[in-house]
Amino acid sequence: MLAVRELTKRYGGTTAVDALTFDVRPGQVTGFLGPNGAGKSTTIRLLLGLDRPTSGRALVNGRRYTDLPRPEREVGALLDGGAAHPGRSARAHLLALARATGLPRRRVDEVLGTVGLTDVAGRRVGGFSLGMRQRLGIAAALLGDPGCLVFDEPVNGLDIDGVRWVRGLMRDLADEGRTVFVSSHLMTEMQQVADRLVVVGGGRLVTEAPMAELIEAWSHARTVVRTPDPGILADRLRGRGAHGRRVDVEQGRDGGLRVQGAGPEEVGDAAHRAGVRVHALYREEASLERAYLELTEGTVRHAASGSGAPRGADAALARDGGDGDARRDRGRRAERDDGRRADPDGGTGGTTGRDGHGQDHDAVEEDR
Ligand SMILES: Nc1ncnc2c1ncn2[C@@H]1O[C@H](COP(=O)(O)OP(=O)(O)OP(=O)(O)O)[C@@H](O)[C@H]1O
Repeated sequence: MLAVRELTKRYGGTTAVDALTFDVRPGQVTGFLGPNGAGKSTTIRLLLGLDRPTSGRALVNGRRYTDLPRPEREVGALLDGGAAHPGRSARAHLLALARATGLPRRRVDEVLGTVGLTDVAGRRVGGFSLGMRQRLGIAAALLGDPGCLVFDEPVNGLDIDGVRWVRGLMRDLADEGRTVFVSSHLMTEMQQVADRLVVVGGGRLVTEAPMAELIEAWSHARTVVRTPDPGILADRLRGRGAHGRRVDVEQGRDGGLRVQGAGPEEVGDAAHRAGVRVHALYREEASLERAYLELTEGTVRHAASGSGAPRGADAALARDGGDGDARRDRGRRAERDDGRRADPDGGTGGTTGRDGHGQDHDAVEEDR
């Protein structure tokens, strides 16, 4: 079990993680979803004791990582599949890790078998493909047979076979009763594998719910109508659904109206009665992907060079009048979203050079 409580991490003027609270439970794959810069890697680093929180707690089985007597037996992590020394063989790499953490040698052959690297275990890691390195990273994470597993963007750069294999493995690990926490910025990927989602944006929690619930809540069709008189039509449509249904209308940034609760026929008839011209009218199927993009809109951290972060959120707030907690949060996040680290890769500074257990405790320092 992993737990994050009011977790906050600031790097100078940037709040990477902002009062985040959520649980990751055993027996499930929990997806950790958010756009680039949302704070996923920072949260994971805090969980693994690779960085210190500014405030709040990140707990593994109820304790801080640094307080765990045998952390490698409780949590394993894949943070950087390419972290093994290129001159070493896969087996030598895992043997070194096993020795360093006092794990039995037999675990090395077991995990090599689990990840399908037995036949190439004697080959130098330098000659490994990305997929093989990723498997090796996962083998390292599994070495201590931990109950919790954390995978940071595990399918990045993998071909379809590799992606399927990672998905299957995560499922198996969860079915064995382990806690599986996997980060991604791709909703489509999460939809394939996660039982539950924790969505973050701008360092804050956007939503946390079982996948089935999110699909149910977000997967409904809406009607799009383009007209030169959107205000008149919106007024006619709002709150006047057939059969007592509630109709919600919001205006997109492109000027078109998005109508929830009324189909194209109903909208077309309403336009006709109002004497409003219609330039386009169609049904748009909602998807979880689009819902995710809307929820996290405006939370993406932009380059510091004056690109100005909050355009998307401002537009979204303007069009929906600021109703809804997630959208209010989105606006607040956007207001705060005024800085980022100087590192041009915008990525996970200080996460390299570690093994699969995230043992390099002093690898990261803040405010550089
Ligand atoms: N060591 C650091 N020093 C300064 N700022 C940092 C550091 N690490 C992360 N940040 C900043 O904190 C914010 C969150 O970054 P983080 O890497 O946690 O996001 P992420 O969700 O993992 O995104 P990505 O998918 O791009 O890695 C970003 O604005 C990032 O630039």
